[in-house]
Amino acid sequence: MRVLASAPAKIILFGEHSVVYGKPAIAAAIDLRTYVWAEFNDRGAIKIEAKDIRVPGLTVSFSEDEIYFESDYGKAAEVLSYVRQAIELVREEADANGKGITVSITSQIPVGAGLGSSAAVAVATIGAVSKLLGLELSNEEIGKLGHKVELLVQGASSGIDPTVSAIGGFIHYEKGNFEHLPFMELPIVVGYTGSSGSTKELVAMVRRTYEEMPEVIEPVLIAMGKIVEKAREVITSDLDDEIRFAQLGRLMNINHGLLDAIGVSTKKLSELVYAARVAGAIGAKITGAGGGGCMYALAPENQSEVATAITIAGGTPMITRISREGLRIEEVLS
Ligand SMILES: Nc1ncnc2c1ncn2[C@@H]1O[C@H](COP(=O)(O)OP(=O)(O)O)[C@@H](O)[C@H]1O
Ligand SMILES: C[C@@](O)(CCOP(=O)(O)O)CC(=O)O
Ligand SMILES: [Mg+2]
Repeated sequence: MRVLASAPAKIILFGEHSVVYGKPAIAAAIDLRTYVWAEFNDRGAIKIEAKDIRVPGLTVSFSEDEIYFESDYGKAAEVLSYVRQAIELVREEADANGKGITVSITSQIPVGAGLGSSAAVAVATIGAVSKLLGLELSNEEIGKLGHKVELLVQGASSGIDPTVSAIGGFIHYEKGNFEHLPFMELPIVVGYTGSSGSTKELVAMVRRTYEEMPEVIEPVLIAMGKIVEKAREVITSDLDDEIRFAQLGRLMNINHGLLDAIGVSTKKLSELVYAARVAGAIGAKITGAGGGGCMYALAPENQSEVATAITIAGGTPMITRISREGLRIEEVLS
């Protein structure tokens, strides 16, 4: 038996980082996906084929007619730890410890770019392996297991990414609980800096600053939570789109300033944010953990001008759509 599952990337519209401290956040699944095939092997081992992940620490030596590869096994194993933990967790859940499972991954999601590649790979792996082992899990339950995987690998995780990747759509999330917001097409442009940031390291960096000066950082996190509540009010209001977008844009700009204040922006991210605003975006901010990765801009009237401005500033624009669907079982072959 072989099973193919897929799970989407996401953008966090408001509230990254503060969501780790129990504040609310708003996120949407987007139409980039990670695909995972799962099947049994008879070696009793976990085998992972990750086709589009770069392994750090690879050395290649060329001599007359031979090529030698050496890799840093520790780092390679670490890079694959979301997938490994996902498989181990499902095997345990299904009472199938020691069962040989091979997974093969292909992904459309840039890694370490703030678009939730870690959650998508964990959720798609849990989806494929649980189906293979005959476990009946709802997408919501799979989101919760995905949260466990992120906690095990990163040490800290709010759970918003695996939740939205598993259930899809547009959500408001707070302390493990989510609520779907009314579906709306968002006229946004995502701008990718081309560099990556590690969520584990960025979350730990914010934690260190918080512990050093809680009296300074706590009010910033509270303000981020207030931005989310205001944004939810605006999104669910019956104001005209023009007023709604203008208010959301202002809230995005404030949220970006606060993310910059806690140290998760980079020169390149802020350059893309300002380039988008100068080109007419009504709001622009980092999305995800930062430290590289992506920003997004709200541009109801001039998406293509904003995309061009992002390119001129050295970024890669992506025009994405919200994905209503979360985790999907694509194929089951006997
Ligand atoms: N296609 C993939 N195959 C295997 N592991 C992946 C894949 N995509 C992402 N990952 C894992 O997720 C990590 C990146 O997660 P993270 O730092 O949270 O950034 P983000 O979730 O924003 O992309 C990678 O270092 C790797 O461990
Ligand atoms: C920074 C954070 O709020 C979002 C991280 O998202 P990503 O891994 O950068 O896609 C962490 C979390 O919510 O667990
Ligand atoms: Mg992640």
